[in-house]
Amino acid sequence: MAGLVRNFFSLRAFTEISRRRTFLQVPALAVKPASYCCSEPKTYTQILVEKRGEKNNVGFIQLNRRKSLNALCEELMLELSHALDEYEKDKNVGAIVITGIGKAFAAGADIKEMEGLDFTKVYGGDFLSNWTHITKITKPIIAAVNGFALGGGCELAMMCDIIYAGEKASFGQPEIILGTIPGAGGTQRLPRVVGKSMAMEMCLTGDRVNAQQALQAGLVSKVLPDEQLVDEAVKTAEKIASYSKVATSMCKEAINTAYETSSERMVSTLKETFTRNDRREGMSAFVAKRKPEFTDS
Ligand SMILES: CCCCCCC/C=C/C(=O)SCCNC(=O)CCNC(=O)[C@H](O)C(C)(C)COP(=O)(O)OP(=O)(O)OC[C@H]1O[C@@H](n2cnc3c(N)ncnc32)[C@H](O)[C@@H]1OP(=O)(O)O
Repeated sequence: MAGLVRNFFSLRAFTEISRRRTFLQVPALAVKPASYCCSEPKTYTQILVEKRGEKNNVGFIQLNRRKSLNALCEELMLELSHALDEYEKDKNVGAIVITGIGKAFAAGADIKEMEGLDFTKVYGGDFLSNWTHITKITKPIIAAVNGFALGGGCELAMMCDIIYAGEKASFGQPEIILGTIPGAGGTQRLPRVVGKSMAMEMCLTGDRVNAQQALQAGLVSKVLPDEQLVDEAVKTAEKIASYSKVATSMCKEAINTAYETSSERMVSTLKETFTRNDRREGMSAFVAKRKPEFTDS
């Protein structure tokens, strides 16, 4: 019986991985048909990309918008999706590391880009359509969180498979301060990892937790001295890359199957916040560097 269950599970996992591979081979459907095709060579302006490790088998991506603390603008997310697809296709790459430049991993979705949006634009259009692309990647991904991982930045880290934190890292879901809510896993992945009370506290207060607190809560698996963070992440990625890629993908898939559920409802709730005055006020106040005056509307 145990064997039967195992075989059924392996078949299911294999079928799912094959399905995903097929999906990724059709890039025009995968993300944004109009502006993105992963088979086209691309010059990146928002990220730095190079292969690392003794055998060049680690795909390395550094978010590279230093001045805006690697705020996740649409172009950056598009480039990230493209680079991930390139590594997914690269037969030599067995694992991927994502980190940020400067003092942030990513300070969240780009508030300046979102400020002028309204409900019609976020509901009907392809608002944030690239955000979950990372979850379609079958190769293991390590987030090396070097500084602020806030809002969408924290969610991006949680979409990776392993999180290492530098000593200066901090994690938070400050969307509530902007009059909106976490929309890419902060209300799902976060409570699953850190438990309801801590997730509620982080999401309802917008307060940040430091690297040690994140370690204690199980959000990250290691805290490393800042200068060793990336090298250690690459070393772990090299180890993973030395194993069977089919096995590591299946292992990732198996854990994620137990871990994930649909995020559709949560995304639509996030979009609903764009019908509200307080979402606009929160974002405008941030851009204008003033305190928001919420009207509960
Ligand atoms: C289908 C999936 C749906 C996905 C939905 C995803 C929804 C995600 C929503 C979000 O992520 S909302 C954003 C959440 N993040 C924040 O609210 C953090 C905002 N930033 C800060 O609070 C502070 O910048 C800081 C991180 C605490 C650092 O403070 P510090 O004083 O050290 O630096 P600053 O002078 O504030 O920032 C420097 C520079 O960077 C700009 N910036 C920072 N964060 C963002 C951002 N998220 N978006 C755009 N720009 C950002 C900041 O404005 C400064 O630039 P200048 O104004 O000086 O040009």
